[in-house]
Amino acid sequence: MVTHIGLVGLGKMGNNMRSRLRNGGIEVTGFDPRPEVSDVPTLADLAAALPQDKRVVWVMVPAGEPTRGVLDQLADILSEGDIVIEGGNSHYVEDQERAAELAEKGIGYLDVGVSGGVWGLDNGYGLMVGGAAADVEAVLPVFDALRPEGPREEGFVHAGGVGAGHYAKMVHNGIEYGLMQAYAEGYELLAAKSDVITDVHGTMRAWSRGTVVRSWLLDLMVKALEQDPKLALLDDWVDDSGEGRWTVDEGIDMAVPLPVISAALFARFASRQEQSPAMKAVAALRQQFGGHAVKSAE
Ligand SMILES: O=C(O)[C@H](O)[C@@H](O)[C@H](O)[C@H](O)COP(=O)(O)O
Repeated sequence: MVTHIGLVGLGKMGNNMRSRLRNGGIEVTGFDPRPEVSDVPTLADLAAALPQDKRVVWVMVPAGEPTRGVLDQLADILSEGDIVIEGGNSHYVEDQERAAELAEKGIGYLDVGVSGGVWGLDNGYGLMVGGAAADVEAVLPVFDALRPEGPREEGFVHAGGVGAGHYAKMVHNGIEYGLMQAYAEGYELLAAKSDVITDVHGTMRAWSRGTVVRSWLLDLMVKALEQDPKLALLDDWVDDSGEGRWTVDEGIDMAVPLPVISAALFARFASRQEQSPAMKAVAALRQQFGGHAVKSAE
């Protein structure tokens, strides 16, 4: 059983994970390019510091190029019997390709969807794992230290072979988009009906217990309204980091209808437009065919 791992990437997520792992009795050697947070100066030093019979390295760097770069280096440094854990939000197909490459050298690969954000340090992280059963088994103490307290199956799943962890996380994030959008639309309608609803924050807070729509995301919505009751301090611009797009892509690929998740994704795109060319076109067409009134650009 593995009780000492390497952790690459000590940013917002990795740093907190290192603390939670240590609090849970797992020895962690962390590496980050920023010397002030790193335990060792290089990735090679990290590999040298681990128990040599089975080196396990958890990668927690941003998805895409940064992750690819670290995995390239680990492919050179690690050897047969070692295990790489990809804990970022990678695309599941990349996991499958990478695992096949590493398998040629006898290096195991687990892809892990990690949910919980900055709250994970205290609450534990929801974990969705893909990979070979023997590799998952070997790393169980590490997963147990990271996941929330309580029954393992309520905060952890070995969802399938390589790719399953990040596929599960992708769908989880698609759901996240849809749920957030639903709370947000409900909030807007409550706030718009100010002649009837005089306490928007209180209304949403009252949904926190007992109601059908109570949830952690609702609790966070209530918290945000507590801090800024009219959300006046925020711009209406919402970013996305790819998981929603991948979920919609999968829906198209599999012919699975995802109307809510797609709408939530497109709402984010709309949030970034100062002016909507499409809505200008609709206004122009109404004017063309019906002589309907339009507003001039300012
Ligand atoms: O489960 C989680 O902890 C979150 O989903 C986490 O993974 C991250 O905050 C999202 O990736 C943000 O995704 P977007 O930038 O696409 O909204």
